[in-house]
Amino acid sequence: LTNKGRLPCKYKVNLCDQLALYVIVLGCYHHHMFHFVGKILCHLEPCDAVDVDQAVKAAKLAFGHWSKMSGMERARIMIKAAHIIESRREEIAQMEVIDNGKSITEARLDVDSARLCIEYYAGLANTLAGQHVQLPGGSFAYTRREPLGVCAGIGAWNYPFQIAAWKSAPALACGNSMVFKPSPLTPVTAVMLAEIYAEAGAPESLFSVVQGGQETGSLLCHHPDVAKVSFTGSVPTGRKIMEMASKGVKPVTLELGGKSPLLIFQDSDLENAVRGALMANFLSQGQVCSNGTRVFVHENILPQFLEEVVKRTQRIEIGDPLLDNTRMGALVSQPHLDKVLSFVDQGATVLCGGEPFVPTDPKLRGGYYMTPCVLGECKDEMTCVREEIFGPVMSVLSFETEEEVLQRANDTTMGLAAGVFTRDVKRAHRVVENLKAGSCFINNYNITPVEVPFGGFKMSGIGRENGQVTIEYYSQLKTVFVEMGDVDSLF
Ligand SMILES: NC(=O)C1=CN([C@@H]2O[C@H](COP(=O)(O)OP(=O)(O)OC[C@H]3O[C@@H](n4cnc5c(N)ncnc54)[C@H](O)[C@@H]3O)[C@@H](O)[C@H]2O)C=CC1
Repeated sequence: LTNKGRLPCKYKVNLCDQLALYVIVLGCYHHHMFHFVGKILCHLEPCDAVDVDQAVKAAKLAFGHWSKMSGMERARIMIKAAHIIESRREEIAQMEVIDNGKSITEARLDVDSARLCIEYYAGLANTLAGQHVQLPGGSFAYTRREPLGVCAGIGAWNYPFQIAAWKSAPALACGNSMVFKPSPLTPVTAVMLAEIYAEAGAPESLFSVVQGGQETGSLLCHHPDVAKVSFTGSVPTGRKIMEMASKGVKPVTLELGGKSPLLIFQDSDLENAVRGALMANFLSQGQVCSNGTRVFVHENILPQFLEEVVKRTQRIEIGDPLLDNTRMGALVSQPHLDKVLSFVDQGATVLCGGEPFVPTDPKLRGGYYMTPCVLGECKDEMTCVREEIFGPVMSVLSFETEEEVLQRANDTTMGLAAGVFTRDVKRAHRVVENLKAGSCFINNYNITPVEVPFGGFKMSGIGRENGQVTIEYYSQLKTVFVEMGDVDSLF
């Protein structure tokens, strides 16, 4: 704790030591060595101005070495990091469960996504190239794709390890270094990622972690040596990040919230539509930015859909997130659980769930559990339909026509994701063309392969993560003019 998790290569601890040292809020579970849950176990000291400055300076030094290495050399280290993640998969996943409260099954998939992202960008690291342009008289110009410098990453608590990887992988592939600040609610696994990069042979402090909340985050955004800020979190904080970055005219990537629509047409394969709706709402206890929480179902299939969705929602196994058969763990904190529960009784019909859940296992009783909820007879103007709940609460609305549902689906200030279920291929493409959202799914929902860009329209964000295009958000273009003749001076 004394080094505040800032220089992760300086210490080595085993899993149990880490549990003792770093876990702050156990929303979900206690390991055999603890006897309470939902209890603050220890506090991490937030990094202050001196610490942040030191971290940025160290990252600047690392940038000097890293940016001069060839893409091939960078790729080799990143691939090594991916291998280490693979070999420590279970350990990282368990730590993520303890840190965040999500089920171990999901945590394993998050670790896989992090690894795949690092592998993917390792593959792109040596493809960065420019253009050669011929000019009159044998002169020419060329472009170079160069890194930005020290990038700041600021993460949310819902996918702590995965967010740290999704931000660092493209940043490092382009030759940048990164100082990352995880959410103070989930401070642990980003530190493990820093250890892993160091172990893989990255220059010291190429990826380092500063701990703390908004003060530390704002110190990072304002630091003159930070070239770019990549943020995942809520819209109000995203707006502040952009404001702070604007002082230094720094580019930002913002992955913000959503209130995404899922459209289920009469001709859908109902079984898949139901599965899609569950995937759109209940991953990570519903704490997912891209969740399709406004489920519009054609009126003719509404009764069958509701019957099936409610039945399966009631069957979701809630409880000890470290057990393989658990599908829903604990929410991230008591205030967040209270906030989510407050959305339940706001006029819609509660078809199932929406109540605090007390596991039978006495050692889990202090955790922040709730039963997943389906709300029926929702209306467009209801609070549960308008605001991001960020919990396991699905709002179901009925519709009649394609035109009507499109208009209603787009009637939001957000535009992160959207989905459509239909067997009609023309309708599917026509509908996605008209949906105002950055990530659209046809006949599926909430899959995030790292090969494709992910990000939002409207107030859901700026820039993209994943996919080839993200290289552009972590690099800049330099144009070089080369004169082969004499200077044609006007003076
Ligand atoms: N769409 C998404 O992916 C997410 C949405 N949320 C939503 O946001 C709500 C609040 O959750 P929070 O974790 O408090 O989200 P937040 O957006 O306030 O925090 C996200 C990150 O930004 C940092 N931060 C906060 N204020 C900052 C500032 N002024 N300058 C620099 N960094 C700052 C936080 O420490 C954290 O690391 C949730 O209840 C949920 O509705 C939260 C997490 C992710």
